[in-house]
Amino acid sequence: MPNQYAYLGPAGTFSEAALRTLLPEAPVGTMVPCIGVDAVFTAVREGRVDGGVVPLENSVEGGVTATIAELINGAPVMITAEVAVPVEFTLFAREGVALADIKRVATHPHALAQCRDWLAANLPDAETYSVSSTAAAAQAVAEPGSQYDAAVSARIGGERYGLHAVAEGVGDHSAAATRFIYVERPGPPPAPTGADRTSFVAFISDDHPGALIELLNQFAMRGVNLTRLESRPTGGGLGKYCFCIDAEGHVEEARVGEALMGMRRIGTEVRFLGSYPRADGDTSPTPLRPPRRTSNDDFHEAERWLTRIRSGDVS
Ligand SMILES: O=C(O)C(=O)Cc1ccccc1
Repeated sequence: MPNQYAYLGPAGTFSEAALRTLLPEAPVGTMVPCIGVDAVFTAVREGRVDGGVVPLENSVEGGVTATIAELINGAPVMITAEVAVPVEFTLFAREGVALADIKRVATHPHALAQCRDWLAANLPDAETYSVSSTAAAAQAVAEPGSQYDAAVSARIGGERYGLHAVAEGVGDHSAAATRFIYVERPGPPPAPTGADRTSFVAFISDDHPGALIELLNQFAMRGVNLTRLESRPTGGGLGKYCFCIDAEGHVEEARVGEALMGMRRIGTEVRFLGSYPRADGDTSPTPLRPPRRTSNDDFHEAERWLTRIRSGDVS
């Protein structure tokens, strides 16, 4: 059987577009729509697919709660790829329905958050409804006797379900982009490319003043730049938070590996989520101020020096 890839469906979502960008050569019939982020994770964990694509964060709305909850609390998976997709929203309705007729609009919560101003200005009396994806909204609008008058979705979503575009470009932020991740069952991470990202969740078990600074310092002192830091409740009670962190670099790199070890040594519990190529492919080093000796070569040189003095070579 050819490889199978899950995505947040039904057909016509931004997640499908992300999967097609990641795997442009995937044969027809290998992409499996799953209704709900949780269903994508379940398909991956149960081995029904090789991997799956889900949205992780948006440049306007931030983290996608359902995805983050799975990464924190669900059975372990690993991120092996990412892709950033520009998102453009269209308002779709059944043929013959005009803007003035629209009273009930369905879409994904992240789409709603990014079209709020447009909807308030153009459909001030319409009620909005959150559904599992933008394409699920389009599909529901297309059903005879639908409870919704319109859907905010991707162009491919509305067209797929035979709807007509009432208004295009209904997003409030023209440069909005969403970052999607490809998750697989745990295994060795893809080889370093020189432009990678490492994701993990940190749980501070011994809470004390400065605990988060100590954690962050493991990265700062080794010159590792962080690209995302999000605190999320662990589910273990009020005030119990964990930290979802993305860092530049690969676990195979000395400075990233040492920062992860450093966290462990200070008593932070770490759920490693993977090292994978960065979608932007940016290899330019993050400027360090003040300049520090934190390149990978510097780490290896220091390691060789330690080995030498341990062996008595102090020449
Ligand atoms: O619902 C979709 O199409 C998705 O893939 C999730 C989503 C929703 C809004 C913006 C980006 C991704």
